[in-house]
Amino acid sequence: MGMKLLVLHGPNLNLLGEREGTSGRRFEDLNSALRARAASHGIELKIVQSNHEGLLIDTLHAERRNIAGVVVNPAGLFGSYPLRDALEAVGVPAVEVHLDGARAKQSVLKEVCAAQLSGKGFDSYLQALERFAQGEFTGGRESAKDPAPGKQKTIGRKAEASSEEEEETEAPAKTIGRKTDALATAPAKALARTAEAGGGGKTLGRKPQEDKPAKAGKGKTLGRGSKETPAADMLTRALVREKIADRLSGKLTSGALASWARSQWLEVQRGAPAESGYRDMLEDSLQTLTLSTMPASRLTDEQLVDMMTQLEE
Ligand SMILES: O=C1C[C@@](O)(C(=O)O)C[C@@H](O)[C@@H]1O
Repeated sequence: MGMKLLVLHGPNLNLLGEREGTSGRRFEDLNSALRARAASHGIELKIVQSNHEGLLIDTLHAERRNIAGVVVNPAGLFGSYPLRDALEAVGVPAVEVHLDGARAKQSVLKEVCAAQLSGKGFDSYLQALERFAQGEFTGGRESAKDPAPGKQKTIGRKAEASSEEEEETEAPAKTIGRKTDALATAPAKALARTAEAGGGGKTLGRKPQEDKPAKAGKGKTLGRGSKETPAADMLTRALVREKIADRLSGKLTSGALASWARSQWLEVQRGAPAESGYRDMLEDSLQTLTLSTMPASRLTDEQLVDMMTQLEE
């Protein structure tokens, strides 16, 4: 199996079909359709339905290291800030889906999701799976749909769409106030950092520190011959700069960059070697890049350039 995705169904979706009358397709039909579509792409699915906000959040926390993405229908929890914050904190690309379009526009989750699909019935979910399968959010496969650098887009958006019309919303491209502190860690990121670090209470803006011992025999090729690369399998500022440059030149999609950053960040958490004295700075920039597919944390080209500059100092 290839990537693993988490499907979260919110409250009352377990009664799908029953509440619509006997003619409606049921919850099990939805899950069967999802499993079939996922299997056709070699995607592994974990499907969880709950009527409890906390359980959905706990599931996200528990699965965050095992999954490449989330498909979430919050249902009546469309106004849940705890769920929104959890999606942001775990830093895994998420797509919000709704069967109908009734509440999609009011959802607070869409700010932290890479896209929102609504009003398409089961197809809202299935199209989310397709887009994950194409690597649009994870960089698993390069996607032609990714916007050119600096051209974040709104696709197929029907501002006047009724609840019955199909609506596909690329999450709005917001520029956030991060221009001068591209490496600063937002509270949600700090939460993610603390959770990942086992609550170690690391602080930001710390002094350069010595690296953890390198793991032998990992067989990973990180360095690419840069003058500043001390060892071939070490995470360096030069390598991160190189990846950002690839993104700016269009060689890498934003999803691919975020996905790369996430995998590197996890490696570093597990003790992979990082350039001496710059581990914290590298962790911060990887976290920022990981979250950069989310609208609320999206980085402009200018912010990416700022980050490259900071990684040079
Ligand atoms: O339970 C649901 C399902 C829903 O999220 C949907 O998928 O269309 C829409 C919500 O308004 C409603 O509460």
